Amino acid sequence: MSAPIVYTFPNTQELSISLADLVVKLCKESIEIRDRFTVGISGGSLPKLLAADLKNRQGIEWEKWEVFFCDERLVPLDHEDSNYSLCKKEFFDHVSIPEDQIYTINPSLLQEEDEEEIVDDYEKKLISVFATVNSVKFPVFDLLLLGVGPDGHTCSLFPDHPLLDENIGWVAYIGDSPKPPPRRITFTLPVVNHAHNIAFVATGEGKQDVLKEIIENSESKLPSALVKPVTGKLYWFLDDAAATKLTLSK
Ligand SMILES: O=C(O)[C@H](O)[C@@H](O)[C@H](O)[C@H](O)COP(=O)(O)O
Repeated sequence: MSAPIVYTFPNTQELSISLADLVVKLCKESIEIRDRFTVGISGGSLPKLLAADLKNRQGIEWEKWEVFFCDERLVPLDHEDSNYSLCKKEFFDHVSIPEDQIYTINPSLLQEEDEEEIVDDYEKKLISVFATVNSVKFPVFDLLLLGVGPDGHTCSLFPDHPLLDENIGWVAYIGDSPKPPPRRITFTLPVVNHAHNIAFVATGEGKQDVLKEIIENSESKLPSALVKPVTGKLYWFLDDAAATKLTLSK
């Protein structure tokens, strides 16, 4: 993998502008090459930071976007814990991505409490977008947008969890997430690492120590440190408060 590209900004407004610049650039490039833009999105503060400037940009071919969730909580789509619901409020409601190109978990499967069916259903949605022409080992997203927890988790991949060793499946169920709610699905690490571009977004002083470990300790086994794109590019979008302890930023 090439060296990560670390950007730091004095405030979240400037971070959002620069993040929007990157998304616009990658969107244009991907549409030129593949006639679509495949994006994986996360929850937390990311949807708001992503949308802040991007939603006002002109000329984006939203109809070419195909959007998946890097992880999702197993709750109804209108539940306050749903990543879809959060992304809808912060982002989708303000842009014109076709609804059938935003791939959610199947809410009708939630009642049966059959996690494997929910995982299978989401993998089939990935297959429908990524494996229509040739069979592929892993989907290759144009861009994955990831957050980092103060414990170093990303997606719903948590420190020391056996799911970190999953190297075949595309989507996995986790029933014991240390961060509530406990029942979720998540992209696996190989799916993350096959993306063309990965952008982590992390802000606030609560991330200082974990970012130092993830970005500067090459031996770190924290989930976010295991994000090492096979051939793609890795970007970090940080505010100064989060980046204070990095030697890179001095
Ligand atoms: O599923 C979750 O529990 C959250 O979505 C979580 O994974 C979040 O993305 C990170 O904790 C970063 O969150 P912040 O960017 O809000 O700190």
